Amino acid sequence: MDFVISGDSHGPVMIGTLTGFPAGLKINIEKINEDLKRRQEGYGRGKRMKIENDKVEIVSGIWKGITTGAPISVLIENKGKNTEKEVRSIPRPGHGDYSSYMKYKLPDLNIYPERNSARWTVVLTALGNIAKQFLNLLNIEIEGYVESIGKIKLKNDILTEEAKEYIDNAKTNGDTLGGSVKIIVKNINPGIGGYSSIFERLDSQLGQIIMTIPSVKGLIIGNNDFSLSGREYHDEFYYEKEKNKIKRKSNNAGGIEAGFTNGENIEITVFLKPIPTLAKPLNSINLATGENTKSPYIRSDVTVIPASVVILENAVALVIAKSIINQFGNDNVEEIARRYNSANLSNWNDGFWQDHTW
Ligand SMILES: Cc1cc2nc3c(=O)[nH]c(=O)nc-3n(C[C@H](O)[C@H](O)[C@H](O)COP(=O)(O)O)c2cc1C
Ligand SMILES: C=C(O[C@@H]1CC(C(=O)O)=C[C@@H](OP(=O)(O)O)[C@H]1O)C(=O)O
Repeated sequence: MDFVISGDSHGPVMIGTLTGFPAGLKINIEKINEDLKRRQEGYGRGKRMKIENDKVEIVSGIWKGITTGAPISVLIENKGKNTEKEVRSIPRPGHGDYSSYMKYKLPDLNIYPERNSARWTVVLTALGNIAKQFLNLLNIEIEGYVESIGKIKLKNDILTEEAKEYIDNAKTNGDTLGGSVKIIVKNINPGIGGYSSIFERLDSQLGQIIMTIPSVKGLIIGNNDFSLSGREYHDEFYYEKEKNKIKRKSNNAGGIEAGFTNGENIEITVFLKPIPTLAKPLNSINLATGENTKSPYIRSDVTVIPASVVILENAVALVIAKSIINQFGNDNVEEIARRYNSANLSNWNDGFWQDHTW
């Protein structure tokens, strides 16, 4: 399974295609649109999100709403389309204006945000939601929370009044905010991932997709308190006889050991920098004249931490679904579910070990 996303931020449409996705999944379009709405309405977003009305159209790969195994293409309209803009030569610090210009050398900085803009994450969310619906069929659930916004720490997904005020204050001050988000994958079997190629490691794949999201600067899987000793950190095994299950008392590993799931929840903390475009601009340079000047203010979000929860949940779903599909086949969802469920060695000590001598 793989995917490609295209579309310019202010072009007519955003497009994505998912290939190698199994047949037989009944796609609930409303569920995709719910997540597009959550992404659009995240607290702290700017004027562009008031213009858009993100709704997905699936234009290939389904028959009567059910996936057929063919490439699935999705389309989302841009309402904030391009209007004529004056050539821009002053880059915004923190955005991709300058760094992209230094590679592509087209002398108008309006060109680069068309791709650097996080607009394409609307497609990532839509494709990821198809993957999420597939995972739900296997009883795997993915949810996310805001952990922090600027200096405010949150205990769960509820954006407190204090946090909202903090965001409003940043807006009034012409400033922006970053923060961190927690993503949790629940009820996943152990043994998903791989080591045949180093890039099969589930942590490596999660890292790659998460790092593609604009303004993400890092992630940690599991407990980030590395002041703990090995005795304190590692999750000791015990055997729960009544349920015939191997269990752990803690989950500091965050559900992944050696690039495979270990049967505990996958717990990922993702860190995002503050949004680069400030209403009270930073210092910059006019690349056309060499003059020191102020960075331009372009309509912008104040923070995308709440919105990024939705993007990240769905991005993570794509990786987990890909790993499961690679491991258990890519033809039919029911067949994959059967293989996935029977591979779960909850009956690990039913004589299997004794029957296999090497
Ligand atoms: C959902 C979302 C919306 C964003 N909105 C804005 C925005 O309105 N203004 C802005 O300057 N940056 C915004 N960003 C961040 C920039 O796209 C990002 O910082 C820039 O492309 C540079 O990439 P980097 O931060 O990954 O280095 C947004 C990011 C996300 C995930
Ligand atoms: C359009 C989206 O996010 C955009 C991401 C973005 C950026 O610079 O990354 C800049 C803003 O767009 P504009 O420059 O048109 O105001 C955001 O609204 C979206 O998330 O759908």
